[in-house]
Amino acid sequence: MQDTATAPTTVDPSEVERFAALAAEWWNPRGKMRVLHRFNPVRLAFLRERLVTHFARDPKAIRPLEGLRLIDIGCGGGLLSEPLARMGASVVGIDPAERNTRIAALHAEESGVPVEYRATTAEAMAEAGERFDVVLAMEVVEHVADVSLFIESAARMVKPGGLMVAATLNRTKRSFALAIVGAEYVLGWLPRGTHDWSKFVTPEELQAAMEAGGLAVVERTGVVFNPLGDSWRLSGDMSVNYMMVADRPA
Ligand SMILES: C[S@@+](CC[C@H](N)C(=O)[O-])C[C@H]1O[C@@H](n2cnc3c(N)ncnc32)[C@H](O)[C@@H]1O
Ligand SMILES: [Mg+2]
Repeated sequence: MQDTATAPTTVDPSEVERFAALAAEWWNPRGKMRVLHRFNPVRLAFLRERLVTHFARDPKAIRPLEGLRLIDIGCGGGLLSEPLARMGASVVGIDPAERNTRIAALHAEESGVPVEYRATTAEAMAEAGERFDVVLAMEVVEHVADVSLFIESAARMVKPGGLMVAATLNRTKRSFALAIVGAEYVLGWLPRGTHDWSKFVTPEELQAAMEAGGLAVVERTGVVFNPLGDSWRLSGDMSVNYMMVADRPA
């Protein structure tokens, strides 16, 4: 057994504290989490489409993800967990910030959507032998203390034949200009200090970590902001925001 005081962890306490302090803001579409709310249409459509295709589900079904066990790592207030549960998936949302999982659970209950929330980490879940058809790490990779351990733990939880999707920020000059200077200082979309550019992860690094975890990357796509329409869309440009899909061959 590992000594919990010295076991390696992906948790950066200052990051988790910062998100916990914002817990009341999760479901306010015009509040400090507004960027995540603006992301939601494009990433939910992407997830629905890729999951339906991968698991050969009926695209017209109301609950096409019925029977799939899904983990949303770093779920925050459950902005993704809830709609995915509505699509029929059996969702476990985890976050090391207990305030987040409490807010998330309250919101799910009020909405009448069954989601199981746990205040824990990917490494603890993986170590406990938890396995899922779908593993999500959306907008969390750039906040962890140890990317290799984080991705390795997430990958371990993917069942054979299962899928992992990650969304994060690339470490480029452009992401410094747009995601830090633009979003935090000029536009004020995000509270200052939300992101630490040095913790951003390049697609090559993310792909290598996924492959080290036994996964095969099947798709990479950029996500870009469209100022007309105040919305986001998929793009070949991965220089700032991007998503990566990988599977564990059956
Ligand atoms: C930007 S939010 C994203 C929330 C959600 N995934 C979404 O996209 O709506 C990042 C979340 O990751 C959580 N987090 C930070 N460090 C983590 C870690 N090491 N493992 C899992 N989650 C973590 C934070 O508490 C926060 O809720
Ligand atoms: Mg982020």
